[in-house]
Amino acid sequence: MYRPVNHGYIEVVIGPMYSGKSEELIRRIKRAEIAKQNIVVFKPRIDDRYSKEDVVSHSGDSVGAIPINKANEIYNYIDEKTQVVGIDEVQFFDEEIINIAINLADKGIRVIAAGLDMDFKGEPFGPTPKLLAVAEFVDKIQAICSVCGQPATRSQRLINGEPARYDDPIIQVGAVESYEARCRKCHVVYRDKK
Ligand SMILES: Nc1ncnc2c1ncn2[C@@H]1O[C@H](COP(=O)(O)OP(=O)(O)OP(=O)(O)O)[C@@H](O)[C@H]1O
Ligand SMILES: Cc1cn([C@H]2C[C@H](O)[C@@H](CO)O2)c(=O)[nH]c1=O
Ligand SMILES: [Zn+2]
Repeated sequence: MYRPVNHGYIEVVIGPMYSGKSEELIRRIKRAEIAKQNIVVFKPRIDDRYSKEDVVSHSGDSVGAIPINKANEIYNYIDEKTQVVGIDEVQFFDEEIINIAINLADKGIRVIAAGLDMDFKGEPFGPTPKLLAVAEFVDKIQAICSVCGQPATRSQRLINGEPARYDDPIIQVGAVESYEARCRKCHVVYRDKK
């Protein structure tokens, strides 16, 4: 992939749960470490599934990360030496994350964001869609459908083993106990009233 040198830009990695977004973010950060770049990685404090202070993939890889509550806190950790900013679980941040990513890229920083493009209903999730629009590079990756084995583009929320309902809250932190990767055909959301 073409990457301009010494210019800021935004890279986004999207896909459903288990598609390898955190693995890909970690891979890019580790390569930037090899290149002796000055790096800071952030994650929303809400996501403490595996660790409070690291980005951890479902397969166990990790890199150190700063947990923050609001997108604006990113500025507290950036200085003129910062070259690479990683952001995991970007869907959980407020809309301000879009302006911040633009601003950092304008300053010459490489911004790498990873997150869910769709929520459990298959609808665009938080700030991710707008971030895609302003990014230079977008990688949409797939998981494996847990029902049929085809490439999975969606995250299936299960409540006591049953598909979640359309009016469920959008934010519910979890992993294998409550989410599966599924393809369009196998993804189910109950839309009828309770
Ligand atoms: N259904 C699945 N399809 C593909 N990989 C899976 C699946 N279930 C578990 N995995 C494991 O998950 C790893 C990817 O985990 P990773 O944490 O990078 O995903 P992610 O897209 O960041 O997920 P999340 O959105 O939940 O943070 C794979 O390498 C594989 O070991
Ligand atoms: C699909 C989906 C995931 N999540 C959470 C589960 C995980 O903690 C995180 C994805 O890695 O997002 C939601 O909060 N809502 C959703 O609709
Ligand atoms: Zn399927």
